[in-house]
Amino acid sequence: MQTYDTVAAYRAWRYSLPSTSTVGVVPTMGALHAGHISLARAAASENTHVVVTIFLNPAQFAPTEDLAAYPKTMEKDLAALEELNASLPPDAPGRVIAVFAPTVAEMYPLGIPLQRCEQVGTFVEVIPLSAKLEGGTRPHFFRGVATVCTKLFNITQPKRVYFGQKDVQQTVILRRLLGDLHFDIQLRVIGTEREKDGLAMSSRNVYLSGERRQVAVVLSKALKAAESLYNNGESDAGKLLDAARRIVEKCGEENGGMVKLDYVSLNEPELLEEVEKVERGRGVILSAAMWVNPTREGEGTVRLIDNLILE
Ligand SMILES: Nc1ncnc2c1ncn2[C@@H]1O[C@H](COP(=O)(O)OP(=O)(O)OP(=O)(O)O)[C@@H](O)[C@H]1O
Ligand SMILES: CC(C)(CO)[C@@H](O)C(=O)[O-]
Ligand code: BAL
Repeated sequence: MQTYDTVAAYRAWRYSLPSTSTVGVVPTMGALHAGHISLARAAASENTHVVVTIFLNPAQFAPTEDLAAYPKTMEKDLAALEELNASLPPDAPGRVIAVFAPTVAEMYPLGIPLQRCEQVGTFVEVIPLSAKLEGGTRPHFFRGVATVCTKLFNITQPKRVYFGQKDVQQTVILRRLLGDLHFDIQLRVIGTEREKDGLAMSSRNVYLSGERRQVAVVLSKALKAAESLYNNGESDAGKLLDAARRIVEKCGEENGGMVKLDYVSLNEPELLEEVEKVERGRGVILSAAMWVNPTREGEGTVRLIDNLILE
């Protein structure tokens, strides 16, 4: 497994591959966990070469967000990918052969100030999807994601790219981007890996310990409760959302405001229009975001997201 930190070095390798090669790319921001590894495993099952990108992308962070604190664990990340390779069956079509981990200067030659009004250069925006749900609270976010993914796709030249359902809006936006910009790339969405109690794995979970880690599970519990109402015949969106909302609110009241719901929403999967009634057989996204507030000095607010598909 070779690590490349410049576009030129990566390209020299990429263009040396036989034309029959298929490259599967797994974009990440590092601090790898079992969710990321499941994406790389899926990529190894259907490509001759798997490339993992590790790049903490400043453009998707607002100045008030946690860019500086975001966990950086490069050595452990590389070891986890080597461990994955060692665990793959001998007849697996591919394995992780390259890691592309560029510097910020390499990806943004003109620099990338976090204040959007100071940014200079080329940016990619998928409207109006990028303003919905996560985009309501993080207006800068999907412009940063769409821009960096366009750069990464262009550099890495994949046949297939792998993203997690945990960030479901990201997958909807990137599907649109690939189609609209005529990228000849297939998008694969891989199911959410969870901790034993149901909490969706996320690099940001390392910020949570003790009571905060215990209450964080309420987000997945609330979604599960709405899902089970739906499975028992309820299809009115208002009632399903109320059920989920009440569970998080009650948890907040019982724990001194430790958790606060941002949104819970039911949306169709193409344009993310809100639905009033869940039509069976269509597939509707039930998604939510919640803040876990600090309980002592030195802790920051942690924002968690999760979703389920109501089939
Ligand atoms: N629990 C998970 N299961 C499967 N895929 C996941 C999971 N968590 C993240 N991913 C996917 O891994 C890719 C890289 O995500 P990223 O590096 O931002 O990690 P993350 O855990 O989502 O971090 P963050 O805490 O910043 O949200 C994305 O496609 C994301 O959807
Ligand atoms: C796709 C991504 C790697 C772009 O920085 C990031 O948004 C993520 O990890 O989900
Ligand atoms: N996986 C989401 C990356 C972010 O929250 O910035």
